[in-house]
Amino acid sequence: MDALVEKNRADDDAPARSATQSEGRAASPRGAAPGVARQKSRAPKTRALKLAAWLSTLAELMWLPQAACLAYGIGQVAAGNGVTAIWPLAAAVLALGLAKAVLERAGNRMAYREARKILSQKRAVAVAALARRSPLDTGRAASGEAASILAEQAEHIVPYLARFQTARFKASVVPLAILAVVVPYSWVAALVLLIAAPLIPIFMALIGWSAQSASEKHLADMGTLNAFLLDRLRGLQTIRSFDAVEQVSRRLRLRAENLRRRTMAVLKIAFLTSAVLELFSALGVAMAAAYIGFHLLGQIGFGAWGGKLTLSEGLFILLLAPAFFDPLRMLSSVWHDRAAGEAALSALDSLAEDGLSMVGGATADTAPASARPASVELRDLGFVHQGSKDPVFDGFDLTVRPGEHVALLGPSGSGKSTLLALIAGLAEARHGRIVIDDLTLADDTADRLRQRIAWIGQDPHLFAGSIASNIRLTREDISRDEIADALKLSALDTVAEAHGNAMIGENGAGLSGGEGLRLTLARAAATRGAGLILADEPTAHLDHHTAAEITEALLTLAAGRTLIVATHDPVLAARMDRVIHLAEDFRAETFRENGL
Ligand SMILES: Nc1ncnc2c1ncn2[C@@H]1O[C@H](COP(=O)(O)OP(=O)(O)OP(=O)(O)O)[C@@H](O)[C@H]1O
Repeated sequence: MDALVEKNRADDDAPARSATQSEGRAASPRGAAPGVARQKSRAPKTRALKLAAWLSTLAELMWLPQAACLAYGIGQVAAGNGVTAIWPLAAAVLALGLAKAVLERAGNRMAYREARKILSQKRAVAVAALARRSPLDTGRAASGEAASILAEQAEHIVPYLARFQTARFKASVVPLAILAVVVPYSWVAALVLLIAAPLIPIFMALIGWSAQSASEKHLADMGTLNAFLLDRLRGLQTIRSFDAVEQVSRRLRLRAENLRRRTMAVLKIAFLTSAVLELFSALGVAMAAAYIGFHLLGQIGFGAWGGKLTLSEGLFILLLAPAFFDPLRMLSSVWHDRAAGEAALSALDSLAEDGLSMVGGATADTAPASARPASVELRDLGFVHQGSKDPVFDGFDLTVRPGEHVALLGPSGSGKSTLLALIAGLAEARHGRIVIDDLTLADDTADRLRQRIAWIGQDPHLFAGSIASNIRLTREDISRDEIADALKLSALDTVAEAHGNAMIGENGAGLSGGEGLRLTLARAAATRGAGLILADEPTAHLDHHTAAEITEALLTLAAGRTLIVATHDPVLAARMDRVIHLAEDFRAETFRENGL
């Protein structure tokens, strides 16, 4: 298929949509504004991520023997054993430090690589799902929102998987290991740590709930602001011409202010979490230090299983106390990663959900298509738009012979564009069959059949770039000669020559409306093997002279090919072999065929 239509969709209900998303409700297919409904997603737990968490935890546990060596060494020095006695201990501390660094680095590398791999896979799935979504699907995410989720928000998944998951694992292993080491020396010191520790997860859980919802609201707002901005930038001309710049700026300011408030709310929670954690861990360490100090001074005699701690033992416990809280503090510092990561995962997974799908679209079938004219047969076709009760077609039949040129005429809303979209497989018919060249349109044939189709949409998108790149549309196999032929056929060669290598702007800025249309004709002309041309109102909004030129170019392009054109233009319709009138109530019974 040559090019697909991308219609700008109004985003006026975006604030409502944002609220809906934040509350986790699905946007209804019609009536409600489209958008990404975020549902809770589970973090993937792969073997590599688990191994990475183990490596980082082992690195953290290296502190235990390091602390033992340090405490014992200081005990030796205090006992007057001289510096020579501590050399082996210093070497052990150094070696353990090196092992710790190596393990930490290996764990981090593995975790980040795996997290990026998972992110890439999830992105690929979401992009593939987006590509499968029908252009008729009103529930599709707005372009700006989808771009924001895919490019920006999705990045939050990496720190969530790489840092948060590892930190959580460390926090569940390291404090227990330290506790197990401290208990045999002093049950009081262990008890102090044990009492201080649960306060941290309790407060974190309390804060975490609000962090999660604040983060989801923040990401949802970011997405809708992007969607709003992109939509309004595309429609800047219209906004200017209706003198609505001030109103739109006001709404933009309002949304930006909302986003600022949400960002501040997330930051407030992040700072609050850190402050609470620092407070409790400082209290825990201070209590353990006070006990050890008074115990060594002989002021507190109990707590060491009936004995008395030596200086080395006391120091060992003192060195371990901050390490007991360290994993919990680390967990708190990445706590907001969890909220942002889970929200991003949900958004990405929601983007990957199926909506109204195109037929096929999963494979890139590159088998060369033959250029002979295609036959089209529609049997008992039925279609109802998403969210609508009235069928657009019900029991619709049509046969188009190879090489025949057919016009679809009918009042606005009678289903002309829908019929073309169904033939192109851009949406799946509810019932009936579409047969092109004796091949029934289905998931496994659609991609092959679309190579036989050239699409000239009602609102074709022209990309910023050269005229040639707009014709080529990344189809690198199209040669320069073929582009030159396509330009000639669509009578765009002199314009292209005048432009040289100059770029055309977004949405065809720099070209007139008629030239833009000719460019889309050239795209179709460059589509090798297109035996069927589907054109949706190619002469709409053009003056008589340009419309006549486009009609001629279309007829030249369609020579030796089958053409189905939806139009309100009686002049264009009169040039076709046959005119099909689609009646107002869309039913097959009222459908008439008029031979001209
Ligand atoms: N994506 C969509 N989702 C829901 N309903 C839709 C969608 N697109 C079109 N419709 C509805 O389906 C009916 C047929 O629309 P369609 O665009 O096919 O008509 P048309 O004959 O091409 O109109 P026009 O001549 O104005 O282009 C209309 O009632 C329209 O409101």
